[in-house]
Amino acid sequence: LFSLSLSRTPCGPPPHPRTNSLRALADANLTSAEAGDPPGRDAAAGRGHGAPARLLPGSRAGNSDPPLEEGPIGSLNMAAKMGRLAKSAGAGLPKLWALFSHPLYNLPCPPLHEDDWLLKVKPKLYDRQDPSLQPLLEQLATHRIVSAVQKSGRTQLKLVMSFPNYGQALFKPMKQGREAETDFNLFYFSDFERHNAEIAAFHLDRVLGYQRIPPVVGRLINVTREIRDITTDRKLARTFYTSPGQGLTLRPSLTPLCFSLKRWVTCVFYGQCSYYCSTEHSICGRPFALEASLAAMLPDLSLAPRRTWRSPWRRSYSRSKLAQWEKDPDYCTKVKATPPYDRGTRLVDLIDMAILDFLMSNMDRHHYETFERFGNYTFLLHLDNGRAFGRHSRDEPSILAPLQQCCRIRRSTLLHLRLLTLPQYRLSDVMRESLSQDRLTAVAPLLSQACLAAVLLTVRRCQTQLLVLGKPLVEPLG
Ligand SMILES: Nc1ncnc2c1ncn2[C@@H]1O[C@H](COP(=O)(O)OP(=O)(O)OP(=O)(O)O)[C@@H](O)[C@H]1O
Ligand SMILES: [Mn+2]
Repeated sequence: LFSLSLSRTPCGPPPHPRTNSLRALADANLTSAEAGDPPGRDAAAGRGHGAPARLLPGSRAGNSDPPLEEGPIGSLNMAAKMGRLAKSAGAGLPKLWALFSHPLYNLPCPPLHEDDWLLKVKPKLYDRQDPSLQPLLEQLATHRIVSAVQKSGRTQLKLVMSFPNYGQALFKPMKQGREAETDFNLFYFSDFERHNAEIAAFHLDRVLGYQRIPPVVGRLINVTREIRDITTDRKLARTFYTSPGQGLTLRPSLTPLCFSLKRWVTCVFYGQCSYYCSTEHSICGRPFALEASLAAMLPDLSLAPRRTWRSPWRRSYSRSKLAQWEKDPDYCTKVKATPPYDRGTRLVDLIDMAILDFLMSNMDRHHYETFERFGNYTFLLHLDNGRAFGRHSRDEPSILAPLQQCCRIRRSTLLHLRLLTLPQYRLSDVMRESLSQDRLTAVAPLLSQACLAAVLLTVRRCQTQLLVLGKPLVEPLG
């Protein structure tokens, strides 16, 4: 999906539609999973920037899938539809729209010459103003799923879902109620992942002006029809079973998902992976509908190889040992002297990521990835945000360790953060508006203002510290 969008400047004018793979995707004649759904949502972020406010007609043709079940989830869907209708009539999202229209979010870039293409620095995965972004999100949420197979590796169950136009998405299922807060005594790597965290992280990353998380949408999946009946993955197929009906085999936090289903046949599955794929971690329809996050797939590794980097501020993942950064107050000096952190923007990129993680309480950022072809002067991909947004009643200041220890921040990030504390662009309001664009609108984790204030407080402390030392705090604008 991103192969072409990757190779062009993030701040230049959108290329001609013919050269744009996202637009090509939107133009494809596809089938929709939900008939009668109103045409596309309001492209709040894109309105006035040339993005279409509704889906191209071709993407709505046909309806081969039965509608999803009625009931609480059905009404949730309906509420989401009504919300979208209201927005397409011009209402809603005033703060998000104001934020994305602000000059700080629309900084001009120096013109690129033809021969600069290979040498330029890539600061973002996608362009927020790309007119194809909204149709892409719409299609991730509605395209007919023609295949669902497991994505092997790592600890959590993930499926790769394919669409009729060969587009693909990475599926992560709902595993616990959205309101469930991670137990403070739970070790951070035993935390369960959350589908809503994947969705909200995409929105937060965009609100911060980073655009380094692949687009993610929420979607109700019919576990039987859209996974079990179509999968060609025999290992996955073997893990489906019918629940006794009361979720007796499930963890207590999952029980509500199945609890009201005494008279229904419930289809559950647990897949195969290294840690969380067993009957104790079953995933369960309600009775067939399952909430999930669908992330746009990055180009295949054979086309766009990526490099995985261990974060210098990675947690120890041991119950008894502290990580080096927790013991050494001068840790950043060492990191700053170590390639690739010793030049370019890599360190401030990492600090950008720490700020994102702090705001969403993500302690699980052990690695990050980059696209190999862009070398060391490129953006960091913020993949795997499933353990974010698990705690809303307490902040975790240690996530900001890179900012605290290095006292550096990218100028544009600082300016964006300042903007997001003003009442007219308040982060929590903007996030609420942004999330309201998603079909699973009830996905609305509250980001407290206190959380953002803590970031600015750290920045201010650094400022004082550095004034004493006579050093500049911020990196050049970028
Ligand atoms: N949108 C995407 N497109 C393509 N590949 C992706 C995408 N998101 C993640 N991946 C790849 O899939 C792999 C697994 O994803 P992810 O890290 O989310 O899984 P996980 O099981 O939660 O991992 P962990 O066990 O580390 O928590 C990652 O290494 C990443 O390279
Ligand atoms: Mn993970």
